[in-house]
Amino acid sequence: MNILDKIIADKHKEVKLKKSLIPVTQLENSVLFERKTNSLANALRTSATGIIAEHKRRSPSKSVINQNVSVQDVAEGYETAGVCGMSVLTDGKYFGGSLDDLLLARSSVKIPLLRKEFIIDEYQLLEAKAHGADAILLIAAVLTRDQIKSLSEFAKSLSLDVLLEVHNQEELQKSIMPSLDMLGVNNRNLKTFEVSTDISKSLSTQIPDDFVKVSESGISSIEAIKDLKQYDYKGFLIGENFMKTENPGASAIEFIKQLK
Ligand SMILES: O=P(O)(O)OC[C@@H](O)[C@@H](O)c1c[nH]c2ccccc12
Repeated sequence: MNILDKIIADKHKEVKLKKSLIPVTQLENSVLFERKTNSLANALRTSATGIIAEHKRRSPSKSVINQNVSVQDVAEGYETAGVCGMSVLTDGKYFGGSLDDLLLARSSVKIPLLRKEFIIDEYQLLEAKAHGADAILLIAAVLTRDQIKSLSEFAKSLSLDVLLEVHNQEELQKSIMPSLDMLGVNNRNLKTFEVSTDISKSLSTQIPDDFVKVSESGISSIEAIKDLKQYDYKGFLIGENFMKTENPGASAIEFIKQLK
């Protein structure tokens, strides 16, 4: 079994357990459920930088990245840097994140927040909304076309933007539908962890113009972004490059200064 299959098998168990402990009505009655969301896709369309900066403590490919910073400080630093949005990993077992991280980020900043999670069930979209997310991620590699359709339509009914992540042509082809806002190309193969921005470049022409194009993972230089902009990418999801430093917010400030 590859790592992605393992993560998804665990996620099914986790969601089942959470559903039995926290009823949907509790999520729907939370204060944040009524909050007006802030579109990440719109922010990217008009942004000069397009940076989506991520909070990530650890990952299956790198183990520990940074366990010493607070999510509030990171969020505030990213916002000060002028990022377009922030991605918050909420998976606990493999990435050391939590829904509390999302809540704490929400309490600290106004910028659009993406819940970075392995979504397999509508329940997780209600959780995302109840913890202050503006956008959610769907991963084509682990979902059928029907699942992508029903989950994305449900997200839209909650006013959440949808970022659909693909890694190859087949995943892209099966996924294109009007209920998606952004199409993300993950430069990292989630099954083998190999990283190359060439994947973003080769898939770019096959993404219809009505979707905001996002290049994800393995981005660590200004040159890489300038290069990807030639391929019509408007969003750049960056995690490790900021998180591996002592002060991720300060690193983002420095990076964006150079980009402008
Ligand atoms: O840390 P990086 O290489 O800059 O990558 C960030 C982000 O793209 C990556 O964390 C990611 C992309 N898709 C995911 C799906 C699940 C978990 C994590 C991810």
